[in-house]
Amino acid sequence: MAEMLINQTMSTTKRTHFQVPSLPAFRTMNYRRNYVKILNSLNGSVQIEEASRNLKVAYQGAPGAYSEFAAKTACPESVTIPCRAVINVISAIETGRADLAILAVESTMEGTAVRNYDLLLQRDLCIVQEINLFVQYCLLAMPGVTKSELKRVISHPMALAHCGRSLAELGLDHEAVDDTAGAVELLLSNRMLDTAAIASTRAAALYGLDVLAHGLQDESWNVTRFLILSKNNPKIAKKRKIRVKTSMVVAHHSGTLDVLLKVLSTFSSRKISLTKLEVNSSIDNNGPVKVLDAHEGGSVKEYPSVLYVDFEGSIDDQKVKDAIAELSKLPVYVRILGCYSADPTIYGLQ
Ligand SMILES: O=C(O)C(=O)Cc1ccccc1
Repeated sequence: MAEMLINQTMSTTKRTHFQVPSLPAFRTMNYRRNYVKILNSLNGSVQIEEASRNLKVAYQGAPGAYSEFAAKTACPESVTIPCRAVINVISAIETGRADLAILAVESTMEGTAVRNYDLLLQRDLCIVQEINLFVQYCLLAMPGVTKSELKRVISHPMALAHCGRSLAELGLDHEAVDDTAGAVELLLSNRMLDTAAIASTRAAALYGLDVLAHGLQDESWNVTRFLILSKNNPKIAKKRKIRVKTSMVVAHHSGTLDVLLKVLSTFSSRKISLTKLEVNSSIDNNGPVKVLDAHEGGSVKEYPSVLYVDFEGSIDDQKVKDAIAELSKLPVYVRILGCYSADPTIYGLQ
């Protein structure tokens, strides 16, 4: 039933023209189902799209969540499986209830979602694709409710963080719940007339709520990066000219600055472009960072500091192999998290 509703909403949601401010790469807007391609680019997601028929993709949230939209965008023919918490998303894939899982790992406004990223380090999963979603938030309320009747707002913590200024201006208290669509469900099931939810227009249409305000995010440019994860490592289709990206973690016990400099010099000397380089240390984390060592029977080891490193290129490229070999000479543990098709398109949804 939920699936039917989603499909209905996907085909009936009003198409929206985005005003994308001062984007040099901005070209045209192409409609594809109910989403808008904001940046025209190589279609790197073609691999999973073609193979996605009947694949089950687990996501965190209720139907109508942004993660579900990201999953449907990357794998249009897939069946999406709602999960309450991120840990349930991971176990869905580990137990075989789902073929793939999708996680939000960073946003332009908040940076890396460290808890989700760290979960990825602790499990034997690999990244098979990334997808970027342009996220706009709306204020949703029960039909007929006006702004002046509202006392508080509920939503996913990331959505609340992205709308902090707008919420302060509205003078509303806020409370975090599991996900944006879950917030909408909560309003509806408890007939909450003094509470609004921050969610998408798609969630409003799906649950029949009123949209009281659009574009609630504090910055107009708000893109969330999602990763699609699999238990197995599917081979990258070599015959296609797709943009390939690799993610890895460099875990170590030695000086972070030395390792950071070594990573920079190893990649820059081979002209490999880094797309992410970030330190996560026990100081930020309130404890050591746990990393699964896939080589040694899957034991989880603790490190005072790790580097998240993403770069353009495949692990099959000779210069990438050389770079990894050079890094591996250091007293560090290097784990490849995935080598995947990187779709540079930014998909949009209000
Ligand atoms: O709560 C949701 O709808 C999610 O999918 C998580 C999320 C929240 C805010 C931006 C992107 C993803």
